Amino acid sequence: MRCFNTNQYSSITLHESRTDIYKRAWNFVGVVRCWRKGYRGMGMPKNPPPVRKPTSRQRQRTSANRPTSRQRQRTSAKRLKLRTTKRVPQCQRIRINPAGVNSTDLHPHPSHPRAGKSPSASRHYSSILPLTPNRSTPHLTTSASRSVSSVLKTLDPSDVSISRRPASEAEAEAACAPPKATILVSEKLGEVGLDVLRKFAHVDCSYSLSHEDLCAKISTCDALIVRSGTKVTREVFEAAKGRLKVVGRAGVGIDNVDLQAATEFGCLVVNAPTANTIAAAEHGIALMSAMARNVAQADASIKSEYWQISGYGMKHMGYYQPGPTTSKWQRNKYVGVSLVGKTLAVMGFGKVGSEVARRAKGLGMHVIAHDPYAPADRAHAIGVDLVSFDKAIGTADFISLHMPLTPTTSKIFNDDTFAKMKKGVRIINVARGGVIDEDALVRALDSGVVAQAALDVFTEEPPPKDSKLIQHENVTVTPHLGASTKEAQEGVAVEIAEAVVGALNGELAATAVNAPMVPAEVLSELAPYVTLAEKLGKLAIQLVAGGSGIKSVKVVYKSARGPDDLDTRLLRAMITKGIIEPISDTFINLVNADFTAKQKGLRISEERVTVDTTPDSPIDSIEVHIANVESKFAGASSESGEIVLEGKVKYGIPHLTRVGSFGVDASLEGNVILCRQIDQPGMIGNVGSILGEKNVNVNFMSVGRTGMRQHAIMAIGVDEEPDKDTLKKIGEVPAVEEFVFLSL
Ligand SMILES: NC(=O)c1ccc[n+]([C@@H]2O[C@H](COP(=O)([O-])OP(=O)(O)OC[C@H]3O[C@@H](n4cnc5c(N)ncnc54)[C@H](O)[C@@H]3O)[C@@H](O)[C@H]2O)c1
Ligand SMILES: O=C(O)[C@H](O)COP(=O)(O)O
Repeated sequence: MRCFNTNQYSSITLHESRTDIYKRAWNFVGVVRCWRKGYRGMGMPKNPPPVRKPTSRQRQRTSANRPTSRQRQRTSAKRLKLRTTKRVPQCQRIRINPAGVNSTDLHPHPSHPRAGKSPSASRHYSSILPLTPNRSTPHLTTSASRSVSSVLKTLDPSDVSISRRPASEAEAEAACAPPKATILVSEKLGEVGLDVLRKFAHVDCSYSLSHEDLCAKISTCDALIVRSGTKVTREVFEAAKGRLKVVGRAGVGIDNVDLQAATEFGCLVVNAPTANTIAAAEHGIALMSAMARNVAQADASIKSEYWQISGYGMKHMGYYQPGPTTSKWQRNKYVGVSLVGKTLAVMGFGKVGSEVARRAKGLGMHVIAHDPYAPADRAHAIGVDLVSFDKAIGTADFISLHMPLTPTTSKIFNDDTFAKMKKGVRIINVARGGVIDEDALVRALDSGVVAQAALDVFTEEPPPKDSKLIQHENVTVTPHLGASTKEAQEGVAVEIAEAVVGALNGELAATAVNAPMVPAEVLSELAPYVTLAEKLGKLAIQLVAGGSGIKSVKVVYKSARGPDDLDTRLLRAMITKGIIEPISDTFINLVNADFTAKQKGLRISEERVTVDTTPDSPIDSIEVHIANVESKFAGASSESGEIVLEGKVKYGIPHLTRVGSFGVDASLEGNVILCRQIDQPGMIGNVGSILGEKNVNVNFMSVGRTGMRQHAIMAIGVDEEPDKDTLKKIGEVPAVEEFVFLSL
């Protein structure tokens, strides 16, 4: 009748995530100069070189050479053909190995429920199970991954259309393979990361999509990877029509992603928070040094003179008018200030802030920091004092910004705060433009309160052409280059690719932004309880008459462990899922469970009871109590009138162990029939034979009673759903007082 599969819940394997930190190459001056060309800033050539207009003949020739739209089409078709031809060997490889992974990856583990199933069975299961894990990415290998896949949104085969029947064995194998996800990459991502993605999914790199194009495309994508340039708004989530499962931010700042909307739509957001830390810190130091020594301004000044000269003097044309080459050799104008001995205030002592602090200490600066959430001992460890906001900005010679853009930090540097700064302060911003009121900064620069600013980030990117801030001669700018080193971009690409692939496989990402991060070992341990929690929720809601009107649910966890040793967020999410999903069309996962419950006016409270059992297993039992509702099965109501169900995990299998006041023991592997009856001989045989006659397989049966020959509840686990007639016959057994069929 039953089989215990103790192997099913084996431990998880995680590859170590790649968080190697790279040193960065610095090409600062060239960038500053290049970007400044677009703005009429200080140091730009006043007399740009004359541009000779083409003659009408030349114009004719040029337009004659221009290909017609027909020609352009033909050329791109040709290019496409060329590309296709070049790819032939790759296509062949893909046919043999359709998932783009080792062929062994196509075969599920023998303990996997999909093992040995037909393609259709495989398709059926894959909506709740993860795709076959890809070996090149970190993954939870067994049940932990499987359980979590039902907590997160994973690939649904209905998202993938199968267009033709397999003709050969290879094609049949291809048809058995898990469906491939589609991942849209909307901004430049490092090749190494793309390689990781391509092994797992169809990757669509569309780097110049308008917002409208993005909205039009997104409903065909399972994941979206962005950097800071793509605005992932509510409109995008709406346009995704439920298909988008993960948004990966290839970087730290997630202020361009509408997290509230993502959460409401059950879409996981992950970021790559570590790989660009050093690059950003180095850029902060680069900007500070360059600003202090007027590197960018001096460079632009000298070059402007040379550009002017080259405009007049074209040596190759035979004439050259040498200009006053030394007039912009302005050694007195660009005298800078020293860093050594100066006070630097690091605003936001997180990953980047602390690396900036460490480097500034090395330059001989006195470093203070302000961060309401940073632990003082971490600051002390690198010789930094944590101080109040006012003290930091009031005493610093240099202020470097490293806090995220949030409603609290938006325009935190404004007229009022600039007024509190030391006159002649210098500001560096490699965090987010929005933390500064840019108009106020221009005023502070004009008045001399702020001597100089070095900015990598802006409220609007790119800033408007007439931006006074960009044009200000005391401002040094770069076009959001903090994370732009080869090394950081490689690291970020791998970090985000692994997180996105992992999430699509149903794993809980360590860098989840809008979902609780549950460590892998906790997850592995909780896996069978996750299943139990969802099943208890599902059973409980079916016992509520009319299936609605629930206002509150109490969950009681009995455990030998202390409250700090038991993370119940996953379990709560799964109970919520079990309760809400059967009565609404809302898809619930770990991301949106709490939000959806709140939105539906459902209060889920939790209680922990310490029991004297072995702390080896995290939980002894889970109880679900639903008060103030009518039960369609009176036997499920406790003396206090609440519907009460209790479950336990036995040998890795979830069991129903209490219904109302009756102790039972039914494995929750199939559906359940509950019968309340007068305790008397022959009941099990009676009901069993009714089910047997209709070929309904019983996988478990247990009876709990209040006392001998009194009332009893029979819990029967059945593999199939009995038809109406069969259920009616059970109800007609004379000693049966009531019964209910509960599907799982
Ligand atoms: N220019 C770039 O290319 C670039 C590159 C990397 C990071 N960044 C940006 O730099 C910022 C910091 O990145 P990180 O990786 O260090 O993040 P982080 O989360 O490690 O650090 C941010 C710190 O700011 C603190 N903070 C929050 N609110 C604050 C407030 N009101 N006042 C002071 N501190 C506050 C937090 O406690 C945290 O310690 C982010 O905005 C990120 O987007 C920019
Ligand atoms: O928040 C970040 O990680 C940085 O601002 C980098 O942004 P980018 O990926 O657009 O360079």
